[in-house]
Amino acid sequence: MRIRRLDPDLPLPVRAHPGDAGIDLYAATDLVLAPGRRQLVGTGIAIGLPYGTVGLIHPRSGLAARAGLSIVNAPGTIDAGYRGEIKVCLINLDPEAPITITRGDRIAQLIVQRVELPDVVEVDELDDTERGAGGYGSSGGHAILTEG
Ligand SMILES: O=c1ccn([C@H]2C[C@H](O)[C@@H](COP(=O)(O)OP(=O)(O)OP(=O)(O)O)O2)c(=O)[nH]1
Ligand SMILES: [Mg+2]
Repeated sequence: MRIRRLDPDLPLPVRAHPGDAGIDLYAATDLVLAPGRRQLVGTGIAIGLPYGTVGLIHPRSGLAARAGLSIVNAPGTIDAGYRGEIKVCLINLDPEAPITITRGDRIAQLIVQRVELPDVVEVDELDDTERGAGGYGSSGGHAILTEG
């Protein structure tokens, strides 16, 4: 996978350990996210993914658990043909505390996966299956909602 640094003063994103699925991405700017607020943040990189793969931008679990930092459209989709800067739509899900992000912080992770690219073919009927049209909890086993 090819990576171009649009912001050469940031380190090259790498896997923290060999075998890690995610490549950590850096914030290119400082920002403060008030509770419930979101902001698009640059990562200072552009990538060239192989055709037949997709880049997925996932939150980092440590920041999620410690601060409530997440990504609005998690996982973000990076199309193989996209050559612009990868940006991350961060959101502060903590109800009370602001989150301060400093340029150079690792804010998200990029995971590259193979993806099927089937042609879209319109049909009048679909084949029968055991599930049929049952969904949205039709198989049971879901939690019971309680008031308050
Ligand atoms: O978290 C993300 C998600 C997307 N992108 C870039 C790469 C992706 O290839 C492009 C388009 O993303 P998507 O298809 O999810 O957005 P859209 O709203 O459908 O835009 P478009 O009309 O450009 O496809 O935006 C990012 O940089 N970060
Ligand atoms: Mg799109």
